[in-house]
Amino acid sequence: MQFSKWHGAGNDFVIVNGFKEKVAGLDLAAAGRLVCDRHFGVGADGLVFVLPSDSADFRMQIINSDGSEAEMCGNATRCVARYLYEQGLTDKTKVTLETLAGPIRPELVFTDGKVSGVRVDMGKPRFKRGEIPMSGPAEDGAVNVPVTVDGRTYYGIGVNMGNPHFVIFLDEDVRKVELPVTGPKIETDALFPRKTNVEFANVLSRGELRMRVWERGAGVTLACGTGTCATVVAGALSGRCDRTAQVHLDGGDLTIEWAEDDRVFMTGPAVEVFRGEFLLRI
Ligand SMILES: N[C@H](CCC[C@H](N)C(=O)O)C(=O)O
Repeated sequence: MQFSKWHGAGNDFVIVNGFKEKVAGLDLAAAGRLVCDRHFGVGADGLVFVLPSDSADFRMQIINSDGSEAEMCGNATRCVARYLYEQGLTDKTKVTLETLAGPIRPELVFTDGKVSGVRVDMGKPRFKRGEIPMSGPAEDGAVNVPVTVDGRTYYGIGVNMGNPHFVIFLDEDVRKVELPVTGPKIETDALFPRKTNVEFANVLSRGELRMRVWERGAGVTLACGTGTCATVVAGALSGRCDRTAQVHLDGGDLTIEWAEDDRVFMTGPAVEVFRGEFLLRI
């Protein structure tokens, strides 16, 4: 199976051209686990298929490294937009991608005639427990919800950006949070019927945050696009930061704008690292 290896701020993906490779009938969960394994496979946070679509320019299917399928992935969206253009699958610099979270619209950003990044219309955030989803009354919001892990209670804000997020703002430096210990316990807490991505954030100023993430189905990643959007939205919602902010992640920076029409825009890098052929035996 031919593939191309990309990353968006260090969140890395194996991208497969579903127009060329035989995807139908493939055990996607098994393929995701094998291809994403950093010893027995290529190594990645996710396996992403680009496929035909009846409702959009292309369909983007995202398989986490644990084999689960995600509704949406922000960093992969930027990589797919650039991949499509540079592989000649489209001559459009702005495309619509069909995802399980609905249509997503990335647009290439050019500087001096070269692609310098990608800006994505990530759609509107959802705050009701029934939409995140979180347990409790479906119409209720989820702000300052307590979750206790190993005797310590964290207070988080639930936000859906196509996928579920639980954003926890801390005063202490989030680089000290033991993500592999705390992350999975919150990810799988009974509060979250479809589990959740977990973000720990510091507010450095009204326009600058730091965030680290434990991703649902992928573990610690160096960046999470939807999680970064959720973090700025949660920060603005709770009065901690402005609606436009730069976010420092372990793998790089993303810029988020929660526009007045409620749509969230994310701008950041997309980098192709290598191409190869995977001998898929499943
Ligand atoms: N693991 C996530 C999907 C990938 C999200 C992240 N990589 C992004 O850039 O948005 C989930 O299961 O919701």
